[in-house]
Amino acid sequence: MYVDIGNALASVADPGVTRSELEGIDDQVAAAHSRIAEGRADNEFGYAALNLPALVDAGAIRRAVEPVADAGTVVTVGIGGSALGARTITTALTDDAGDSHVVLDNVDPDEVEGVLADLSFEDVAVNVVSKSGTTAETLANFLVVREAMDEAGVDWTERTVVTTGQSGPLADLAAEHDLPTLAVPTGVPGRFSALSAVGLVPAAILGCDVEAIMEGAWEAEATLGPSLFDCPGYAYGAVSYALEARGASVNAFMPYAERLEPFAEWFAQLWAESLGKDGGGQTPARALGATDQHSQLQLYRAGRRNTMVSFLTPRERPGVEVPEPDAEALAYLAGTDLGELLDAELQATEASLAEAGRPNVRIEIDRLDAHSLGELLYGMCAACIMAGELAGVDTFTQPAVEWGKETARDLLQGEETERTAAVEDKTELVVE
Ligand SMILES: O=P(O)(O)OC[C@H]1O[C@H](O)[C@H](O)[C@@H](O)[C@@H]1O
Repeated sequence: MYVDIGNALASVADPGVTRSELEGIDDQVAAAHSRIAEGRADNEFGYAALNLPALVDAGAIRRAVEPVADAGTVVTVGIGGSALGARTITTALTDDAGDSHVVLDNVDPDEVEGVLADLSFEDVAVNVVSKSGTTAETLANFLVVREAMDEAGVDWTERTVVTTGQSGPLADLAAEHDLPTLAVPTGVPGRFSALSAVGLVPAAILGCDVEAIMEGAWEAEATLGPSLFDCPGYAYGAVSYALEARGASVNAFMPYAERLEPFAEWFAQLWAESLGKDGGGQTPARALGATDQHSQLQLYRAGRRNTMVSFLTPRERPGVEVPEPDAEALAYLAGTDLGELLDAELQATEASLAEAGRPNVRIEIDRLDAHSLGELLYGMCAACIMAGELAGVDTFTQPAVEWGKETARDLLQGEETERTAAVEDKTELVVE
């Protein structure tokens, strides 16, 4: 993993960070790293996420899913951190993730009905994931999927694996039906748990090299140290913190690889739910290169000076030759390939933002493979924890999401509470 922060310097961008400011921030990074190291040593809640390479036994995950390893399709039933990591990993590492890994992480009846109609349940492994074991969307979807399996005459207990915390309704169900059950690692918030059974089970069932993913995570773990100049993850976290402090309240995350698009969604939860505290935090905007050069780039280059763009790209990518163009006007395409074109577009977009004085950072991985993905996932978790330390926020909780969840439950139960009263008292101004 490589992080180029050159275009975040004040000599290039506004907002930007001067080299002397960066040196000062590096002193803060050293202190934050000590705090992180202490938290890891005590396996403290949240900091334990950076111990996953030592805690996770990839072989044990592979053995646990053996009963359903013959499945051609995995259906993951989860939401938030219990689904985004798994989708990120299989999309990055398998050619047909759209078909072989279906993720039900919403309760849109239209979507769920359509997904279930296309499934042959005898060839499916249902992967139910919930750290708390109580999340309404996940349990509702599981009950719908289980009924569909019953109606298809498939024994759901033969095709279902569960990943959950030590107690709760899902743990009870798994124990009652003796389902293969994997543990959500203690002390690791869902959004930080991709490098555990929470994110690795579908990849293991589909034959991805989960051991290589963890080797990559180990490699990133080895870079953690007292200086941002020696740790790509810390460099990204520290520069993002510094740019936000100078006005970059939006972080447009722009992978230049279709198979990394879900990574931007995973990053959005990690960044928003960890750092959106005490009136601060960057808004993660999901973008995709080269596609969003033809849409959002206008705003990033000529809109408010409130955005940093984070590019993510593999250094190596396959090439698809562009056939000889017919029109003279397209002569520049002669002899090129699509990979070259995509790389050129990234370089041009990066330079376009720099030329307009708009801060941007480039994250690179060697190639889109298991080792690099493990490095990237670990590195970005370290980046987020560093940014949270520097910002002085409680990186690992998410109290602001609870009010809405409880209100939805009150409404469904027909209870009258202060929260449901707030729903009733909505100020309306309907335009038809
Ligand atoms: O894994 P679960 O307990 O089902 O939680 C799933 C998700 O919902 C919660 O509300 C949190 O916002 C997320 O951080 C979490 O990943």
